[in-house]
Amino acid sequence: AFSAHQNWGRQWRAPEPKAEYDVVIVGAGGHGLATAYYLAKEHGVHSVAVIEKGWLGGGNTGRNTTIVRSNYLWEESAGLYNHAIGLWQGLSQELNYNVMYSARGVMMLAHTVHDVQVAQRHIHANRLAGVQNEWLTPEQAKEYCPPLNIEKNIRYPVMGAALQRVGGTARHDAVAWGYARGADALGVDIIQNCAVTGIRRGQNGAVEGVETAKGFIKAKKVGVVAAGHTSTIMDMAGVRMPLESFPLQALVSEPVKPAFPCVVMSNTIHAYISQSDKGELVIGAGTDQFISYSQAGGIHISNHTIDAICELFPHFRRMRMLRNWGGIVDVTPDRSPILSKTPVQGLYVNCGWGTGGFKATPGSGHVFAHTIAKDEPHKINAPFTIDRFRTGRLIDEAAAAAVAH
Ligand SMILES: Cc1cc2nc3c(=O)[nH]c(=O)nc-3n(C[C@H](O)[C@H](O)[C@H](O)COP(=O)(O)OP(=O)(O)OC[C@H]3O[C@@H](n4cnc5c(N)ncnc54)[C@H](O)[C@@H]3O)c2cc1C
Ligand SMILES: CSCC(=O)[O-]
Repeated sequence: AFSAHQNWGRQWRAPEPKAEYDVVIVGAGGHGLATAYYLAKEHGVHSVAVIEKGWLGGGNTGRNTTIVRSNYLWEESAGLYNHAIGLWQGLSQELNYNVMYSARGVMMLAHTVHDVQVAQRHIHANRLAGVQNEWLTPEQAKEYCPPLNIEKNIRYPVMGAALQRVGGTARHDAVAWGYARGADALGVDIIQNCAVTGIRRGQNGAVEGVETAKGFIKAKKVGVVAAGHTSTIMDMAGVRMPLESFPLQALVSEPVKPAFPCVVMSNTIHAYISQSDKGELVIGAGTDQFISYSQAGGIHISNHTIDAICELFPHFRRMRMLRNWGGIVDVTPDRSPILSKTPVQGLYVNCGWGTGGFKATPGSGHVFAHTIAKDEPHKINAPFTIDRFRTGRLIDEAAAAAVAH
């Protein structure tokens, strides 16, 4: 079906790889496709190939729960995620493709005194960094999201919430397709069903190109944007990454009429929920607690999350779940991404987005394209180096990840 889609309406070409490109991007997820698009659009680098082992958008980009927000804790994060929010607001026009960005609001619940303190600290920090975020009482939270149960007799009563109104959702497939069509129109070759099997380095140690299922492709610059498989690919170049890969699951219900107005997340009880424009409840959880490259996880995670959803939203108790799946999320020790040059000349890496990189897609691609084109980081991604794990200059966002991982 997908190969038919490749040619239907000629959304993008299906070229065979050339022998050489200026830049090769490994991984046709949202971040890789956005990087290729901005390399061509903003930096005039048109000799670019995006090499994808499966189908474009088939990784975490096509498997996530589509939440977009920027209310992380540190100023470095504010710079990166706010840059993305700015690009989300004009992305459909930029790509001439409806990415269905919906600023419906993202509400993060507090259930304990500790949660209240952390949320309010966040809100004050966000205010200093120019990130929109506000505190709601339980009553104000219910007014914003009427299905929310704020009764005092539940196991984890709602003690308030942090609301980012500019946060919301976007259609994940459309983001991949929009960037793919735009990059293709600018001359980027997107080579699907072609796994990268090696990274070749020359006598001087610099990158020379990539080995693939369709042969060697020469390139002076290689950007690895392979999410959960990044560690295995960087190993091919002899670069050890501070990453662990875990399954992260999501599930959707049968579609119903509009019943849920925003996104609600609870880090404490490991559940979050929104409703897609097709009408399904889109529900997520924390990661499975074992390292794996599997795109599935344990049923206990989904059961635990459904328990939490049923307690917070009692009238969903009779909904039937339709699908449950997983992705492979690449997690760094401080839960912040790595968008960086590497010790290998000509090799760049964009990874470590963990459970929350979809929201950064346009901003990530934009600054990573700059990093590859100029061979130096944009000021926004300059702090997000591999080196920080050696120097200790961490950007610890574990509390802001909003998803237990
Ligand atoms: C269930 C789930 C829910 C999530 N929910 C959210 C959310 O609500 N909000 C949010 O912000 N983030 C969320 N995330 C995280 C988000 O999806 C990711 O951080 C983001 O999509 C990563 O984008 P990417 O382009 O880097 O990775 P991907 O889309 O995974 O792209 C990487 C690509 O590399 C390819 N690849 C791997 N190895 C090779 C190889 N050897 N050769 C060639 N290609 C290769 C893969 O096939 C894949 O297509 C969620 C993730 C999951 C799994
Ligand atoms: C699944 S992660 C969603 C988020 O962190 O906004």
